[in-house]
Parts: sequence; C-alpha cells; structure tokens
Amino acid sequence: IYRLITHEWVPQVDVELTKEEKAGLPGKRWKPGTPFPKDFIPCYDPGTLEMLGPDMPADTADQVRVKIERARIAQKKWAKSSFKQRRLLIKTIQRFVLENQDTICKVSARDSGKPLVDAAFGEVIVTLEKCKWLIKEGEKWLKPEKRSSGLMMFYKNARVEYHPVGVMGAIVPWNYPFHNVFNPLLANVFAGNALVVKVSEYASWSSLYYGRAIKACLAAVGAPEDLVQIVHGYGEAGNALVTGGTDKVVFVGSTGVGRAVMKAAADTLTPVVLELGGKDPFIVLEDASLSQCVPMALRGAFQSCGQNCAGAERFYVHEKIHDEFVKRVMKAANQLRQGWALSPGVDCGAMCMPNQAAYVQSLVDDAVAKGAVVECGGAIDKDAPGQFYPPTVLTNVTHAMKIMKEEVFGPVLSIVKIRSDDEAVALANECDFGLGSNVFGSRRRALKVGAQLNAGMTTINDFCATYMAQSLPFGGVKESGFDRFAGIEGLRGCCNVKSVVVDGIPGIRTDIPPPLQYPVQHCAFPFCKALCHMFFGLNILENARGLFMLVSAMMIPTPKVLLKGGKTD
Ligand SMILES: NC(=O)c1ccc[n+]([C@@H]2O[C@H](COP(=O)([O-])OP(=O)(O)OC[C@H]3O[C@@H](n4cnc5c(N)ncnc54)[C@H](O)[C@@H]3O)[C@@H](O)[C@H]2O)c1
Repeated sequence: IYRLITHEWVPQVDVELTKEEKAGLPGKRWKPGTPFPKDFIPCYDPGTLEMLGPDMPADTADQVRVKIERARIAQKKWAKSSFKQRRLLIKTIQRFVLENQDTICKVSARDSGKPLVDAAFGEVIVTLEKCKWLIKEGEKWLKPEKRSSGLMMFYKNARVEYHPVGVMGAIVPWNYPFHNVFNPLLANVFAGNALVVKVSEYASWSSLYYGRAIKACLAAVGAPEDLVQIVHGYGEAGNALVTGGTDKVVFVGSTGVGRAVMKAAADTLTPVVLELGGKDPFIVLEDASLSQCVPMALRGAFQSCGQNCAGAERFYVHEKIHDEFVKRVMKAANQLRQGWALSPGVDCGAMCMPNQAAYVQSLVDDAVAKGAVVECGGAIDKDAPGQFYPPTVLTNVTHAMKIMKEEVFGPVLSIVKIRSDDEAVALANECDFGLGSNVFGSRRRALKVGAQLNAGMTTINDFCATYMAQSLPFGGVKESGFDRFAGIEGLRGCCNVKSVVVDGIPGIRTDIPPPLQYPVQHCAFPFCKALCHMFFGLNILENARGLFMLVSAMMIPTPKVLLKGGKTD
C-alpha cells in the first residue's frame, strides 16, 4: 500500500510506426547477391526479401564526428543530473517497453528475421530486467565506495568514486537490433554518459523507430535531446567512432572485426571492451534430467535460428543417455515450423545476413563428409522465398569437423557422445572461444564440471541464465574478447574509476617529518628504514624495534655533506 501511494509518476511515451514504415515498399524485393552500395544501406525483411523502406544513407566519418560532438555537449549537462532523474529516465524507458512490446518485437522481427517469441526473450525480457536492476541497485554501485587506507595512513579516509567517462561509443551487431541498442544505452545514461551507438548495416531499418522512441523518452524527462546518437553505416563509420573522439568504446561483434577495432583504438589510446564471438558448450552428464534439459537444448540451439553470441553450439552428451537425448530432441525438432517471422505459430525464422545460410551449409557439408549423421534439416530449401536455413540436428560429430571449431551462428544442434565428465571438460575447453557454458547434471557434479570450464560464464542446470541475472557481468575469455558489459562491472565500466584520499580524523593531518623535509637530514634514510619496521614488521616485537630505530635515527648528528664538484656543505 505504501508503495502504491508513494508511487512516482512516470511519463508515458507513445511512438507509432509511420504510415511509410507500416507499408514498406510494396512490390519491391531485395535481389539476392546484390552487393550493398557504399553510401546507402538497403533495408529488407530477410524472411520475405521485401524492401522495408528506401535505402538509408550511410554516415561518413565526418558525420560520425559531428554526432560525437553533439553527444559531448549533451553529456556535459547530463553529467550534473541526479540519480533520481536518471532513474526516472530508466523508468520511462521501462514503461515504454512494457506498453509497446508488440511493436518493438514486430519491428525487430521484420528487420532481423526472428519470430515474436524469440524477440520477447532476447529483446524485451532482458531489457526489462536490466531496467529493473538499474532502478533498484544502480545508485548503490555507483556511490563512492570506502576502501581501507592502510596502517601508515590510519587517519585517512580512502574511497573510490565513479565519474562518468563522458561519451561512450558502442558498435553493435544485428542479431538483437533492439536490445543491442538499449543495453549500452541504459547503463550509460544511468552512469551519466552520452552514448553514440553504431547499429549494423544488416539491421538499420528498426533503428528509425527505436531512435524516435529514445528521443521521446529523453524529451519526456527533460534530458538533453542529443544524449543518444545513432550512427548508420559500414566499417568506415565504426572506425570513425573508435578514432573520432569517444572516451571509450564497447565493441560487440565478430572476433575478426574486434581485432581491427583494437588496432584502430591503439592509435588514439581509446579504451575498448571487446565482446566477441562464442561457441558455447552444452554438457549433459549422465545424471541430468532429460525432461528439463532437452527443451533447453532446443532453445539453446534454435533461439533466433542460432544467431546468438551465447548460443549453444557444441552438445556433449554422456553415452549412457545419448540415445534417449537424441530421441527426445528429434521428437521436437521434427515438429518445428519455419517461416516468415510474423506468420502465426512459426518457431524458426530467417537468417539475417545474406550469405549466412550458405556459410552454415558449408560447415554442415564438411561435418557430413567427415562422418556426421544428419538427423533432420541439413540442406537449404532453394524454393524458400527468403534467407532460410532449416533447423538441423547432427549426431556422430567430432572435433575433427569445422563445425566444432568455427562459430556457426545458425540453427544447428551438433551432438558429440562423451564417456566421462573429464572428457566433457577436455573437449569443452578445446576451443578458441570462451564466452558462455552450460552444464546439466546433479548439482554437485555439474558444479564440479562447470568450475573447470575456461569460459566467462557458466550456467548450471539452465541455459544462459547468467544474462538474466543482470547484476552479473557478461563477457568472455580467449577469442571471445575481454572486459565485461552488464552487471556491476559493466556499469562501473561506464565510469572513470577515481581514487580519492582525504583526512578522516579532525586535527590529524600529514606533515612531512622534519628529517625528511628538503633539504633532507643525514638521518633521513635510517628514519625511513625505521618507519618500515615500525609499520610493516611481521610481529609486535619488530614494530617495537622499529620505534627504537626511529628514535636512534633522529639522534644521528648531521655531518658535512659532500656536494657535486667535491665541495662540502
Ligand atoms: N559477445 C557478445 O556479447 C556478442 C553479442 C552479440 C553478437 N556477438 C558476435 O557478433 C557477431 C555477429 O555480428 P556481426 O556479423 O554484425 O559482426 P561484425 O563484427 O561483422 O559487425 C559488428 C559491427 O561492427 C561494425 N564494423 C565492421 N567493420 C568495422 C571496423 N573496421 N571498425 C569498426 N566497426 C566495424 C559493423 O558495421 C557492425 O556494426 C558474431 O561473431 C557474434 O558472436 C557477440
């Protein structure tokens, strides 16, 4: 009742699709194989190849720099905002998301090819969870934090302060066009930053609607309108974001481009966070509950047609339950319906990138040539109207196949039979990537296996649940990148982490002891040695010895000092 009465008023933001956005370009279709023009970005639905709107102009490097400058001016104002104001902005966004789930998901579905349920999982639910976490805990983690000041400075207060870095750049991929923008946005505006976010050339159309929504939310709470800037374009625009004056950059994308971003950042010493590819293992131990883990395995492989950085790409299943696991997987896999993301009842949608289906096919063909068995799917339907790859299950898979090494980013559930927990650990770690990992089995055993996995995240008896706990950092090791977004670490990563020391006891301050003041006395060095024993001696006797040495040092008379050139003082 108290919460109801004191409930803060939160602005309602209504943003509709325009008539043109709803209509698209009737009769106009994308011709497969057409190269993207240099200055424009074509926008089409990967499930139907229908054009969603006119080609969008790609930002040049100069235009990106102008956006960064606008964001910088806005950030100077926003840095002065209170946490209360920032919370109101997050709540406004939360309300907008809650009340516009339909449009948010439909727009994402049309731009990226994923069905509405997949969009609900990957776009909306995680974004709402992030809003909720920031509202509840954000301020707590950005408040100055007391630290110990050490024995020698017992009279001081030491603390860490979290100041906004300024203008954050984010370069994001196409797989979750809504969440990939709102994820860095929420953390950065809460930390007091401006954000310049470059969306992918393969999912730019949706950012028109999402961008209007952002502007409306900013306006509704009186935040500077230029606080969030969206950049459209190709690699050149991404490069300009790294070298064009941002204070830090979060790059989310492939490992190859991540390397290029890091090289570019070296010139300007722009700090970078790299969130790169993944090839997550999904380990099923012999005492796992199949009724729980099979539906998760299917979601792990087929959510958004496998186009997830933390998608399950390598299934290691114990030989004792392997056949039953495959049988249950196949029962569901055979019933999956693939089609246009907005057709009712569709389980699997389209591939967002034009060449991705052919790439997945090449990995499947290599696996089959080396002995893998196709249980279902495995071949592109040439008559399908869009960019589809069928949900595929492979058994008899081994590490000799490319499909166990390269990131698939497609709907393939590849199963390897294992004989022991140790074998599962060894195979899971035999990979260049190390983003997430999932283990199913009895709690103790699964935890033991999980602890040995070389990855940034491990979920026990669930799939990718670490991302639903928005207090946790997200990121990987090895070729999956470094540093973290999300969680306390990600939020503090939006900040200049500043150390501060100040006197803590009234009347006590630091005065340099006379023997150490310039010009130093002859006893200065023995005095320092004595201080070390006094403060850092390993026991109380050594501390007492230090005190004695200190008194003795101060009694050493100052002799004549030999100066440069042989003269004496
Ligand atoms: N670890 C994570 O958090 C995470 C999340 C989602 C996706 N991903 C990864 O993203 C990849 C799929 O996305 P993608 O195909 O869009 O990746 P990508 O690396 O091709 O592109 C990512 C972004 O970088 C931009 N870009 C391209 N060249 C650039 C350059 N030279 N300088 C700066 N920016 C440049 C692109 O325009 C795009 O916006 C997969 O490898 C996937 O695992 C990682």
